[in-house]
Amino acid sequence: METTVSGRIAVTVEEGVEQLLSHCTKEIIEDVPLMRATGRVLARDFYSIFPIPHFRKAAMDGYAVHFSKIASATPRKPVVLPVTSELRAGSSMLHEGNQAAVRIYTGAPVPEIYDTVIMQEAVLSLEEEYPNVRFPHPTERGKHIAEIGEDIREGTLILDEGTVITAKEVSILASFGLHEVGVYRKPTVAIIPIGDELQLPGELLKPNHLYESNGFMLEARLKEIGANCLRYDPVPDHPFLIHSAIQTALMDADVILTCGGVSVGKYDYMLQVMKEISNQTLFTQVLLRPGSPTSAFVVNKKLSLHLSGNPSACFTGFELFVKPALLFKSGRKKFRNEVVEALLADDVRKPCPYPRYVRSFAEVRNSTLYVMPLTNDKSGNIAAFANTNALTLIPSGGQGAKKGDKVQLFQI
Ligand SMILES: Nc1nc2c(c(=O)[nH]1)N[C@H]1C(S)=C(S)[C@@H](COP(=O)(O)OP(=O)(O)OC[C@H]3O[C@@H](n4cnc5c(N)ncnc54)[C@H](O)[C@@H]3O)O[C@H]1N2
Ligand code: MOO
Repeated sequence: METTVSGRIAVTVEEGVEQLLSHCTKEIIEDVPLMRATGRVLARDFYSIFPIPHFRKAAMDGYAVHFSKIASATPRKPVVLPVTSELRAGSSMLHEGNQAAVRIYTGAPVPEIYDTVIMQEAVLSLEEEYPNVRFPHPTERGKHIAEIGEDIREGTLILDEGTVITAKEVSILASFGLHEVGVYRKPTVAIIPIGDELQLPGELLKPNHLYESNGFMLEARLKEIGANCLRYDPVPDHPFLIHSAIQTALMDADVILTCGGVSVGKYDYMLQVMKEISNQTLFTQVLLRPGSPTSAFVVNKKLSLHLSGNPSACFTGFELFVKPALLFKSGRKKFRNEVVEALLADDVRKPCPYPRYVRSFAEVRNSTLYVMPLTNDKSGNIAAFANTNALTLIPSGGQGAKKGDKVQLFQI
């Protein structure tokens, strides 16, 4: 961390992320119905409360036998057994012990006296020979029976706390008959766009104004990562109005997120206001492009994060700082951006004294990950968003980067 000539407190991306994480607390736990838990984060380790399957189960439609009874079977000398009763899924168990074989269907309970299920395709069961069935192959002892606990033993750790619940996890939880599950509460984030020039959709654009887009982008991204969002109408560049919007948001939200008005211009009031409101300044500049004015404060134990107004800087600031902090707060065990290596598919000619994250398109070709830096990637431009699926890190200094260089990226 260093203080720049402008009096701003500068950090690297890594330092900034660690600072935010160290000021984040996980949300409280709430119980929700299983079908409302999709996308939520499991708040407790889940141990199996009984074995699965919890009874011996047929895995095929066929015949349950004791292997010793058919071990000698050959196609020339099949074993013939009478079959007079059947077991189907959900059946109550037969009285055990007296029948050599029983007709059985997938999912049915298998009585203890049988150790093997022969698929119906492997026998000859002719109407005229009823109730006799011919077994021409011995097959294998134990075949086609799912034993108790074969899938999951009782008391096994199946799902870790911090796992995001998707259809796969729902399958496991539902199999244990759970109708409610403990998840972390979703954090609520207030989004406050700042700027005299910003207008809402549906409004007639005044001269030299533009439609507010960052707030909508941030709201969409918050929904994608599983946070609640309170998006405010744009607040004009006026310290009193900004102050009052943040005070209101602090009553309603767990995290404050603003965009715009955070740079060094005369009408950029964010830092001035936050110095009045906050208890602690974390950083007010990041050694990074785009998004160098990204700033963070703590107010009454809540994080207040301030992103640049330029759309690309706003997006990059969200991905690098806000997302990991919110994922951590939401209880997720995987909260950091997962960096992978790729080959640069074109030159990036722009030299930069700071690490630069460029919007880019990554794809696998011939088993190798390539990443194409998108052209026209100025911080204020939006066209590149149409094709972006990754942010690629171009290291600081030098002449940018060359086609074929190994670079790091994370997917978005
Ligand atoms: N003399 C200097 N000027 C600037 C510097 C600097 O170091 N010295 N930094 C530049 C950099 S880098 C950035 S990034 C911007 C950031 O400025 P702000 O974060 O204060 O953002 P604004 O000035 O309010 O807006 C920038 C740009 O983005 C448009 N904008 C703002 N909010 C929205 C929104 N919600 N939706 C769509 N577009 C938005 C705004 O109209 C501006 O065009 O400062 C540089 N200046
Ligand atoms: O840091 Mo600014 O974000 O270049 O656009």
